[in-house]
Parts: sequence; structure tokens; C-alpha cells
Amino acid sequence: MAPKIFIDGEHGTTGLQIRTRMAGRRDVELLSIPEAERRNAAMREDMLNNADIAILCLPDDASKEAVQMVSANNNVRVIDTSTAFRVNPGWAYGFAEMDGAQADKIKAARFVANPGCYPTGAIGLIRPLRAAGILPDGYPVTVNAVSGYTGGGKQMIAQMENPDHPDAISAPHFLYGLPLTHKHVPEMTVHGLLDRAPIFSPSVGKFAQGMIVQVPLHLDDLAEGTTMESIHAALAAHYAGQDIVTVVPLSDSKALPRVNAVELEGKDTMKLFVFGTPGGSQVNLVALLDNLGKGASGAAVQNMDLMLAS
Ligand SMILES: NC(=O)C1=CN([C@@H]2O[C@H](COP(=O)(O)OP(=O)(O)OC[C@H]3O[C@@H](n4cnc5c(N)ncnc54)[C@H](OP(=O)(O)O)[C@@H]3O)[C@@H](O)[C@H]2O)C=CC1
Ligand SMILES: CC(=O)N[C@@H](CCC(=O)OP(=O)(O)O)C(=O)O
Repeated sequence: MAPKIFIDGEHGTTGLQIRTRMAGRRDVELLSIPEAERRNAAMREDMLNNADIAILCLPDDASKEAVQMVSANNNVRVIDTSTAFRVNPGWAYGFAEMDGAQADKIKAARFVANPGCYPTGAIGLIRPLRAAGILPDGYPVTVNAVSGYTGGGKQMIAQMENPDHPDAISAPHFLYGLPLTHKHVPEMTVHGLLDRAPIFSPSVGKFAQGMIVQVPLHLDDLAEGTTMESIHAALAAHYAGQDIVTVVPLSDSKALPRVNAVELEGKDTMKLFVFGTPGGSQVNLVALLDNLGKGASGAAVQNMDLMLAS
């Protein structure tokens, strides 16, 4: 019998994209409730407890309630796409490529926390350099990023697309998270293996799906002898043997005049770049992804497939 999957929040931005990715799959059975009943707690509880895997695409508080609804039922495994459980040690962090053991942890887990979109890029760049001893303790890491507006869910989509919305946003590009306390900082710190929280400055552009995450570094303050080439080699070695996270060869990135935030729209992969001048003293590490692809829905489906393979 095909495993049963219930997407709680299936009519929201992340949920809809997961459903689209599952369309036509015969190896799983999708449980569903009508859009008008999406907040019907009794129906949701019933679906949640009849699923083999429940994928939660809800705000944090609703995710916590949903986990309560299934906590006593060991037959149900959970993938949560919210921020609620990402630094909870009882949950496997759903970024399979972040180190060699992570895919097996996800396969075996009952509870999997899908990463945030920005942390996917930031951790993808930082963690291999911490693990290789290139990025030393105490380094003042900064993370600057731009996201497509779908990252803000149904509410921000309406604000950006409907000029008559009472809180319409007309800016083509804006900074937010200005108090520097964005909810993704703990996750970047813990899973980036950082001993010091990064300064994180997010922004949104007037495009639906896409994301650029930048981590600029001074080579003089890294492990002795670190070069642009050695950083690239460490990233390339870390991500060898799979094709979801790729490290763009230096010979290719050197020839690029610009990086297009929407290049990977609709894709579930991530590209990493090392920019700078050979022999120079600085590099800019860049991650390119779709906030709803590897940054959310694509990662959730990848995690579901790993769990089903166990
Ligand atoms: N958008 C993105 O790029 C990313 C989103 N995420 C995370 O995914 C989760 C979902 O976000 P997103 O899809 O963007 O949000 P949306 O607002 O687009 O969708 C959320 C859905 O959940 C429903 N919902 C809200 N509260 C409840 C409740 N109490 N009970 C049942 N259903 C409820 C909403 O219904 P209603 O329409 O009635 O409000 C809506 O259908 C969030 O935790 C978000 O942080 C993670 C990574 C990236
Ligand atoms: C553009 C935008 O608003 N982005 C969201 C993050 C999207 C994401 O990764 O979702 P989680 O809430 O699940 O972490 C934000 O900054 O809150």
C-alpha cells in the first residue's frame, strides 16, 4: 500500500508547491481536506493521525499545535517547514547535504525540521568552512541576502502584487529585519557551527521566486594560508558526489558579469560561488537558490523521499 502523505497547510504558498511537486506520483497517496475546511481542527487532527508522513506548512504556533495532535501516535512521522523546531535537538535538521551523516539522520528520524530559505544558503556556505578549520572561532560573519517575495507567504504576495492592498508595498527592493534579530539567526548559528551569531541583513526584491545569500570574508582573518582557491576546493570536496548542491568552478564564475537572483526559479537545486580576485585579500561567497525550491518545498519533498527510503 502506498504511504499516506498529508500536507497540513496545503492551500498556502509552501503547501501548494509541495502538492505541485507530488502531482502524478503513484508511489504515495495524498490525503487532502477542502480549502474551505483548512482551519477545521477536528478534520486536520483526523488527517494528521491517518498519515504516514505529515508535512506541516503552517505558521509556527499552528505547527506546534499539529505536533501536539500527533505526539502520542508513533505511526506518524512529521516534516515541519516552520521555524518552530529547527534548533530543537529532538528533531533532525532537514538539510541532507550539510554533512556526510545528515541524509541517514533524516532517513531514520520521526521528526524532521525543514530548513529556512536563507539558512539553507548561509549554512551551505559556512558549515563546510567551519568543519575544515578554515573559518576560525570568533570570526565576525555577516550574511546579506535578497529573497523573492513569495518568501513572505500569502500575505506578502498580496502586498506585492495588489496595489490596492491596504498595506501594499511599492518598493522594488527593500531591506527588513532591521533590528538584526531575524528568526533565522539561531538556526544559522547552530547548524553553521558558529560560536558567534552572524549579522544577518535580509531583503526582498520585486520578483516572485529566487534568492541570493552572500557571505563576504577577509582572507587575512581566516586560517593561515587560506586562498580563494583553497576555499573553493574545500567547498567542492564537501559537496562532491551529489547533484543538488553544486559548486561553480572558478573558471566559470570568473567570467560572470552578474548573478541573476531568479536563475534557479522552479528548481530544487542550489549553486554556490566563490567570487574575488586571484591573489586578492577578500572573497565573497554566494549561494543561489529558489526560496520555494531548495529553500522550502523542494527540500520538503527531498526529505520525504529520504524518509520513505528508510
Ligand atoms: N514561503 C517561503 O518561501 C517559505 C516558507 N516557510 C515556512 O512555511 C510555513 C508556511 O509558510 P507559507 O506557505 O509561506 O505561508 P502561507 O501564509 O502562504 O500559508 C500558510 C497556510 O497555513 C494556513 N494556516 C494558518 N494558520 C492555520 C491554522 N491555525 N490551522 C490550519 N491552517 C492554518 C493558512 O490558511 P489561511 O489562508 O486561512 O491563513 C495558509 O493556507 C511557515 O512556517 C513559513 O515560515 C519556510 C521556508 C520558505
Ligand atoms: C521574504 C520573507 O519574508 N521571508 C521570510 C522567511 C521565509 C522562510 O524561510 O520561512 P520560515 O519562516 O519558515 O523560516 C522571513 O523573513 O520571515
